[in-house]
Amino acid sequence: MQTEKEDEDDASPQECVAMSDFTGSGSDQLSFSCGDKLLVHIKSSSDWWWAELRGVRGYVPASYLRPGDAEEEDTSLEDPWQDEEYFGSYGTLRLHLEMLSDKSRTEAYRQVILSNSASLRNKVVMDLGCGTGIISMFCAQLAQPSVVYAVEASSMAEYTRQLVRQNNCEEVVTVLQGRAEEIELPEQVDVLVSEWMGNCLLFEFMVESVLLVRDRWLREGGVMWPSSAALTLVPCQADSYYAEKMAFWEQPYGLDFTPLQPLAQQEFFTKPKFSHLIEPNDCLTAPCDVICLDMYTLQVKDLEEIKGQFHFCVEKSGVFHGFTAWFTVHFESLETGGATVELNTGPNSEPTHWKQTLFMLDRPISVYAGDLISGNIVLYRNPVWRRHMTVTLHWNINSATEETDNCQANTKSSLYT
Ligand SMILES: N=C(N)NCC[C@H]1O[C@@H](n2cnc3c(N)ncnc32)[C@H](O)[C@@H]1O
Repeated sequence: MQTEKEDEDDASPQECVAMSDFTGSGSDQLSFSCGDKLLVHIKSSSDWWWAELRGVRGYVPASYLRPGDAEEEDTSLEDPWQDEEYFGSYGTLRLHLEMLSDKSRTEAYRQVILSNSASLRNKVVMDLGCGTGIISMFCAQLAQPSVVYAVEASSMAEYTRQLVRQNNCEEVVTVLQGRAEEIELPEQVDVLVSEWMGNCLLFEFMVESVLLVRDRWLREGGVMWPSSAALTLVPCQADSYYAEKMAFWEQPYGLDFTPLQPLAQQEFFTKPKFSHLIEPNDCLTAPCDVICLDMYTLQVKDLEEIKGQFHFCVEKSGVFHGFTAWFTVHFESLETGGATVELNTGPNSEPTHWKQTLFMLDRPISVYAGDLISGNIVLYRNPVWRRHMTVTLHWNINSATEETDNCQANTKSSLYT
C-alpha cells in the first residue's frame, strides 16, 4: 500500500541507473532491466525506494541502482552490443544448423529468389548476415544477378567462402567479412535481402544493422527483403506449461509443496518463454497484429520504444494463462503486381525454429465468451544492452456477463535477459 508520503510528488526525483535486471513480485514492486534509467521519488528506507520507470511507479531494491551521474562503472568497459559473445555464437555451427534445418524459413527465402529469378537478372544484391551463404547461393543457382555481396561478421565467413567455391558460385557471390554497417562496397545495391528476425521479431536487434545498410547502400527505388514485418499477439491458455511449472507443487509424492508456488511464479512466469509451441485451439480469441513495421520507412530511433494496441473478444470460455506472440514477414515481388511471399511463424503455419513466445500471467484467470481483453504492448529497447528489450503488456478485462461487470486493470512486464 502506498503511505500518505508516497502519494506526494517529491520535489526533485533522482535519476538512477539499474546495474542489473530485477523482477518485481506483487503489484507494488517495479521490474526493470539492467541499464534502465529510473526516477527515484522517495527513499522510503535504506533497502527499498519508491521509483518510476516509464510512467509506472513501484518499490525497487536500492542496492540494484547507482546514481545516474555516477561514474560509469566497468560496465562501460563491456560492449553494449556484446558482439564478442553474439558473433562468437554464430562462428559455430549450432545456430546455423538450427536455421538451415528450419525448412519453413529457408524454403521461404528460396521461394522469394525463385519467384523473382527473371527480375534478379543483372541486379546487385546484398545478403546481410549471410551466415553459411545459403540465400546468396540460392541467388547464384536460381537467378542471374550480376553480383551478390554476402556479408557475414562472424568467423563463419571463411567457411562461407569455401562453400561458395564448393558450389561453383564464386563468379557471382563475393563473401565480405565484417559488420555490414561498417564494410565498404564498390557500388550501391538493388536488393537488400537479410534474415534478421529474432525471438519476438526484434530480439538481437540485428534489424538496426539492416536499417543502417539500407540508408547507406540501397539505391533509390531498391527493394528490401523482407519488405514488411508484423508482430502478432493472442490471449491463450497454456494448461500443460502451467501444470508443469505451477500445479506440480500441489501434491508431489503426496506432499504439499504449495509454499513454493510464489517462488515458481517468480522464477518461471516473469520472463517470456521462448520456443513455445501453441496449438491453434489454445487461442482464446482471434489473433491481432499489434505492431507492423515498414522496412522502407522504419528508422533506427523508432526501435527504442514500439507500441501496439489490442482488443480481443473471447470466442470461447476457458482459462486465460497468458499471451502468445509470433511474427510474419512479407517479401514484395520485384515485378509490379507480382506475388508476395509470406513467412508466417504462427500456430497455423508450418513450425519454425522460432516457434512462438509465451508471456505467462502471474496467475491464470477464467474468461468467458464475449469478454473483452483490451490494452497495449510496448517493446522497450534496453538503453545499455542494445540487443535486449523489455516487453510490457497492460490490459483490462471487461466481462460480458451481467453479474460481474469487473474491469480489472493488469500489467505484465517481461524482461528479456
Ligand atoms: N536472428 C537471426 N536471423 N540471426 C542471423 C544472424 C546472422 O547474421 C550475422 N550478422 C548479424 N548482424 C550482422 C551484421 N551487422 N553484419 C554482418 N553479419 C551480421 C550473424 O553473424 C549471423 O550469421
